[in-house]
Amino acid sequence: MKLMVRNAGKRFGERTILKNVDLMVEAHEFVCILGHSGCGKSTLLNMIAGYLLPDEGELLVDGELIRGPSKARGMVFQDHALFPWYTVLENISFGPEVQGAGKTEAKEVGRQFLRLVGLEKYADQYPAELSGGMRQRVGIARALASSPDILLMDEPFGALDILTRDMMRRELRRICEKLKPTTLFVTHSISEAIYLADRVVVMKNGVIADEFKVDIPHPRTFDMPGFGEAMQRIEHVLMENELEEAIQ
Ligand SMILES: Nc1ncnc2c1ncn2[C@@H]1O[C@H](COP(=O)(O)OP(=O)(O)OP(=O)(O)O)[C@@H](O)[C@H]1O
Repeated sequence: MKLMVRNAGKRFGERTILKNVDLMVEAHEFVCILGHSGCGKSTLLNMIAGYLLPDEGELLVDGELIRGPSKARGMVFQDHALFPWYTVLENISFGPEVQGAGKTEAKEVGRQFLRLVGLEKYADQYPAELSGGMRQRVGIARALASSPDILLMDEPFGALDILTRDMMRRELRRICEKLKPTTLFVTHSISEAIYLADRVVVMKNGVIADEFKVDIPHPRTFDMPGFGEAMQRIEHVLMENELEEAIQ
């Protein structure tokens, strides 16, 4: 799987939200899209998901134009968007079943991903009976169970308390070491981006301002060599010109 965004632009009415966005994501790569609120991160992710079409340029997966949503691109949202009337296992088995697996096979796939996120004991519970972190783990398992070519995550841990958020980052990395899914992860936390990503793409005002490869070995901790320096470099790009713009 290779994702290519070429010279993509998006407007809402008169407002240009994204311009000249070029981005390539290789198979098994984990890319974080980082930027301040309103810079266009979700708009870009929604175009890759196929929920929005670009006004300029094109988006391709393995050379095929993205024309709409597809099971090949699994999305995990901040509010996890689980079906409240389905059990945890039914939520996870839903994708494989819709894709044509028999009921028993879909349940088996569901159980396998439930084990992966450590929630096998909660198979028959309903989402409302779980904590926020557990619900988000179900959301991740559900997205992975449909075997997407690319996993799209839009601030998936944004609504969690800080301790749960730390735990979920570790959990996600553990899953990534095991399955190596190609992942695009949107965040406005610099440390989260450096903790998770192979590459951090920094967006500002609808354009890609810079990108950084992160070579720190996993499992990462914030005090590892290179972490602080990466924080400073990215912070610098994010803050550059902000002061001037604020004064004008
Ligand atoms: N459907 C829409 N119609 C009109 N304007 C929109 C629409 N969706 C987003 N916008 C505007 O586009 C801009 C970029 O929004 P987007 O959600 O992509 O930003 P973001 O970087 O993901 O922000 P956040 O981190 O706060 O989620 C914002 O100013 C937003 O108000």
